[in-house]
Amino acid sequence: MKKVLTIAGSDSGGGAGIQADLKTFQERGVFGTSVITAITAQNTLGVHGVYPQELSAVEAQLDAVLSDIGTDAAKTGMLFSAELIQLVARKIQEYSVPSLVIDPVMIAKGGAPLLKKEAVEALRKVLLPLGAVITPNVPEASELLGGRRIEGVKEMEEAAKELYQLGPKAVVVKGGHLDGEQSVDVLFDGEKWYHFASDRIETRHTHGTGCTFSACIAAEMAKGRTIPEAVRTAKDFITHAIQHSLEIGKGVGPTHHAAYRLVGEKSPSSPTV
Ligand SMILES: Nc1ncnc2c1ncn2[C@@H]1O[C@H](COP(=O)(O)OP(=O)(O)O)[C@@H](O)[C@H]1O
Ligand SMILES: Cc1ncc(COP(=O)(O)OP(=O)(O)O)c(N)n1
Repeated sequence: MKKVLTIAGSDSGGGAGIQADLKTFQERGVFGTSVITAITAQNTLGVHGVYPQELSAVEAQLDAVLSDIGTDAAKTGMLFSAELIQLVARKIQEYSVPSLVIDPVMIAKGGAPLLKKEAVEALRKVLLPLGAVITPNVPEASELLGGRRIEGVKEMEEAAKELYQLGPKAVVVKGGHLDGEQSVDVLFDGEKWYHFASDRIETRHTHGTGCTFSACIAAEMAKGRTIPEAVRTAKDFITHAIQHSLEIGKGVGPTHHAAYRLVGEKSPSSPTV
């Protein structure tokens, strides 16, 4: 069985972070392992506390997983500080971790910061060059490019091309935060752009979309899929999960990680333009 590691924060509410990643790995038929960088006290109403883990605790988890079990792919999520980013980057190189998907998590949908402002530079310079794929949403892509305005697909394409210059093998700029009838994600692999589009789903229950999407890409890459194939599957997977999102709690509910399996691979189409 293929193995996939998530290096991310814990979401006590179960919709995002480590919990979303492990549920996604299970659904995609890979064996999930985890390194917890921070604990959040979080529910559907927001983030109520952030507790970054000691560097030594994160290093010990990385060594435990990678020296024994190994991994066929990995993803990073919430990394919180420059120190944690540097440590994770060092270990990824030390163990030659393959197929690294980097979700440059910065701010939760409710507005809580999940990455210190001063850590953005470390993310840009130290970690992003190690990525097989990076998956910023529009606000994250904008921040990584110094506050660039991104309001449509053309600007997403330009942003993806510029982020590619930072060193990853491919960039997906996700369109969930934009308006429009369709939610379009743009992939640039250094040669061409691919568009993955779905009808925009009218729901406020979208907690954990980005985590689930990037975890699915990592799982598919572990199984040997190409980057465009992996992104296409992730787009279908997250579309089903949002379509069947769960009204759990009093606020923004999570997506339904089992929806793709339960409903099947039919319905939402993701045309590649
Ligand atoms: N309302 C929606 N309808 C359909 N797809 C969506 C919707 N919101 C987000 N997505 C999709 O979910 C994935 C995650 O995107 P996004 O929400 O922008 O990421 P993040 O959670 O990092 O902010 C992307 O594939 C995006 O197109
Ligand atoms: C612990 C943790 N990690 C990441 C996030 C952000 O997840 P995301 O998929 O971007 O979903 P939203 O928070 O934006 O709904 C998180 N909230 N917690």
